[in-house]
Amino acid sequence: MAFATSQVVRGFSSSAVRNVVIKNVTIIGGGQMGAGIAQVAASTGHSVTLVDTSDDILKKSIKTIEGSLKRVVKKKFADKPEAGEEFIKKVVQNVSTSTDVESAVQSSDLVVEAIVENLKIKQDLFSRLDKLAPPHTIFASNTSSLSISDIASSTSRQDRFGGLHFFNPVPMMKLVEVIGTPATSQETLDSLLNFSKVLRKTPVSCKVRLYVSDASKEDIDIAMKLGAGHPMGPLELADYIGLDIINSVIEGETKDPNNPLFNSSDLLNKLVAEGKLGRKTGEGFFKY
Ligand SMILES: CCCCCCCCCCCCC[C@H](O)CC(=O)SCCNC(=O)CCNC(=O)[C@H](O)C(C)(C)COP(=O)(O)OP(=O)(O)OC[C@H]1O[C@@H](n2cnc3c(N)ncnc32)[C@H](O)[C@@H]1OP(=O)(O)O
Ligand SMILES: NC(=O)c1ccc[n+]([C@@H]2O[C@H](COP(=O)([O-])OP(=O)(O)OC[C@H]3O[C@@H](n4cnc5c(N)ncnc54)[C@H](O)[C@@H]3O)[C@@H](O)[C@H]2O)c1
Repeated sequence: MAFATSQVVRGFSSSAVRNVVIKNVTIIGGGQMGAGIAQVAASTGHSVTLVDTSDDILKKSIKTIEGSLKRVVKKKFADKPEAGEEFIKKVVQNVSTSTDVESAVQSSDLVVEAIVENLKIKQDLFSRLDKLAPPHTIFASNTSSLSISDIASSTSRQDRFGGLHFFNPVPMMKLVEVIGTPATSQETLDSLLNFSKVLRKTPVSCKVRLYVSDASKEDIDIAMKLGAGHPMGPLELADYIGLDIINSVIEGETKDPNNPLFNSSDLLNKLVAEGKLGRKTGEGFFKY
């Protein structure tokens, strides 16, 4: 079966920005998230090297991947079990494992880190890899909570550093948050967004701090629908409830006046003043 492979090409996307498309992916940390990321990258034709600290852990990682793939093929190849077995074999063949992180990054186009949620350990790892990985290699962290800028600060490639925040369980969750810092180049962001799409995920791009002005209203709603399983995103829901009602709740009496949740919103006040109350007036955050 020919996978939809992505070749390492240096071409020009429509935005006339060089866009490195990724083929060789090194994933560091073969736990819950790293094994899932390895699975979806290998399932979409990438050559994956999965790194952890011991062979025993890596054997467990491969078993986790095989178990998950069995659940996937039970649906995807329901009436073609042999094709399902073949699919699993090909995907697992795309994953090699290693405990030698230094050799594992020698030919990487992308390194995704999914190790312990500890800033110093992540910084030390990336500082080591920065000296070993090829100049074009993009670094990304799957961190849940740490600042990408802080992690990237231990390297000399902050323009080629971003966040790729997958959601658990990776084979099932469509959302990937692609995070850029002020130093992340557009080429890197484009490459990470494209990589996420090749993985058949729905990427949303976020800045280092998520403000309404920096993340589109569509991306905020996609993130909450796909990342937290909400049936409606928060802005679509606000339109559904009515922005005048929402504003009354925020501006009204509260027992907790210092709670930032009740801070007045200039945008909300503006929309209400313009009579854009959401579904009931045909326009709010979105048009209906
Ligand atoms: C304790 C309070 C703390 C408060 C403070 C919090 C502070 C913030 C902490 C942040 C922590 C990190 C957050 C992280 O950075 C971001 C995240 O990842 S958040 C988590 C996002 N994920 C979710 O919200 C998951 C929600 N759950 C689901 O979507 C579903 O339950 C499920 C996991 C998809 C499972 O599906 P279900 O229908 O529920 O049940 P099943 O298990 O039977 O699965 C059905 C079916 O789906 C397929 N499938 C399920 N899992 C997998 C898998 N891993 N691989 C492949 N296929 C899978 C499969 O076909 C199943 O059918 P079956 O095989 O069982 O026949
Ligand atoms: N668990 C989640 O739901 C979730 C979701 C999104 C993002 N994340 C983030 O992903 C990262 C990993 O989380 P997880 O849940 O997969 O953790 P995990 O504990 O399941 O896996 C971490 C793996 O990293 C390995 N490891 C630790 N230090 C290492 C090193 N120096 N070199 C190589 N391997 C090393 C560990 O042996 C372990 O196998 C964290 O940053 C976490 O915040 C977690």
